Formats: sequence, C-alpha cells, structure tokens
Amino acid sequence: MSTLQVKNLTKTFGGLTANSDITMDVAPNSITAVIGPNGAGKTTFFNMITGVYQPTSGDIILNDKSIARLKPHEVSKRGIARTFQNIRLFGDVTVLENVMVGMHNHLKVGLVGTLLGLPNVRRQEKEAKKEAYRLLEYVGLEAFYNELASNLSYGAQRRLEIARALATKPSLLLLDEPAAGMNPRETRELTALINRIRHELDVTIVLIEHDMKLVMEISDHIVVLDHGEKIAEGKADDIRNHPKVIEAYLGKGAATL
Ligand SMILES: Nc1ncnc2c1ncn2[C@@H]1O[C@H](COP(=O)(O)OP(=O)(O)OP(=O)(O)O)[C@@H](O)[C@H]1O
Repeated sequence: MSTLQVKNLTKTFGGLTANSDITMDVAPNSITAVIGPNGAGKTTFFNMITGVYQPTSGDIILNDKSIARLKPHEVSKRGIARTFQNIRLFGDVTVLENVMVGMHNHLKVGLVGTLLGLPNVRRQEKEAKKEAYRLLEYVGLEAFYNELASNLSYGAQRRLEIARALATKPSLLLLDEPAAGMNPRETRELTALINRIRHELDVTIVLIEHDMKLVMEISDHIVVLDHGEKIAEGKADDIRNHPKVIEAYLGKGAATL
C-alpha cells in the first residue's frame, strides 16, 4: 500500500495549467524528490497536497483516504507537515518557542485553563518544552534554544523549520527546497538529517530540490515536472540519463551527477 497516491491531479489558474494530470505513488518510508525547472509546478503540487489550493480535478489519497478537499489544518491533523521555500519562522520569538508552535495541534489545553494557570496546563507546557528541546537536539540546534530565531544562520533556520514540522508528529513530511542557500557543509549535514528522519522516525519524505547532488544521493524515487506535466519518473540512474529530462532541466553534463 502506498502512503500517498496522487491521481490525475490538475490545477488551473485562469488559462494557465500549473499541474496537468499528474499521477504518482509514494511508497511508505521512502524519499521521493520532485524536480524540474522554475515554474514547472512543483510548489503548486505541494500546495494541493497540503490543502492550500483545491485541485481543479483529480484526487489525493493519504493512507487510503482522500484528502483532496480538506483545509490545511485538517491535512495537518491527518499527519502531513511541510517546510517552505521561503523560510516562515517567527523571527522575534525564541528557537524553542518556534518548535512549540508546531505542537499546537497536540496540546489539549483550552484558553480558560491557560488563563487560570491550572496545574495540568502547567504540566503540559513543561512537557511540551521538554519535547521541543528534544527535537532541537535531534536537528542539532539545542545550543541556540533561547536565541531569537532571526539570529540563526540561514542553514540553521532551515533545520529549525524541520524541527517545527516534526513537532506535529507527521507520517509524511514535505520539504520545499530544504538545501536552498546552504553551503556544501550544511547541505551534507542536511542530507544526513533527512536520512535519519526517514530511518529513525519512520517518516515518509517528499522533497522539492534543485541541488541535484542531494537529490541523486538521497532519493529512492524521482518525479520530474516540466510545464506542469510529469515528463519522467524513476530511480536516479533512469533520471540522469533520460533524454527528456536532460533537455528540459539537467543539461548534457547530467550523467556525472
Ligand atoms: N496562485 C497562483 N495564481 C496564478 N498562477 C499561479 C499561482 N501559483 C502558481 N502559479 C503559476 O503556476 C506555475 C507553476 O508555479 P510553481 O510555483 O508551482 O512552480 P515551481 O516549479 O514551484 O517553480 P520554482 O522552482 O520557481 O519555485 C507558474 O507559472 C506560476 O506563475
């Protein structure tokens, strides 16, 4: 059984078809990359999976249930988390608090309890803090727990976004250009982190990425979009040598990637 099944997914904006009849399966506990030139429709694809955009037609099935018409918070409750191409952190609160925001769905405290400072509320907050700190340790940011998020380096902010996404306890994690703006050392650390998340936390991962070294190294399966259409899919070797992919995206040096 696939974790995610995308069936004939199409999204049009007025006269523009951003995704055209896309079908793909994501196997449990796998890493799938969605690649393609700028404007190919990759982010639109993520936006449909996460409920930001309603598909024009087609279906999205998570663990055998359709999620195609759900709102973003409902999709999140079903176990999908994401990070964004343009980092979206709360810059003026601490690194730890940014992770705690991700736990919102799982905390059972109500507004009244919070206002009255009831003991079980205080206990839950303490536990949430501990869990947030553990997640910071997991991504290697615990030393910065009390810093403002905006003081972190770019690469560290991207890891913090991943920690915040993990705080929702997802079964499927969507990463939108996680290596963008990272130097080679940061990219190597990110590659290791993504692999650990898959193996240790049993999370299935779909990522959009332009760093082909990372994509070829990490992906079990690669899907290539161009002008909103799926032009190829397969393993790294199939994609490197695929004439349509070389023409539309990778260029002639691709065999060495
Ligand atoms: N809300 C929208 N309204 C109108 N057009 C949109 C909207 N969102 C995306 N598009 C268009 O859909 C097409 C696909 O865009 P999308 O952002 O999905 O591509 P992408 O592959 O993620 O590109 P990049 O690699 O540059 O992020 C583009 O032509 C874009 O202008």
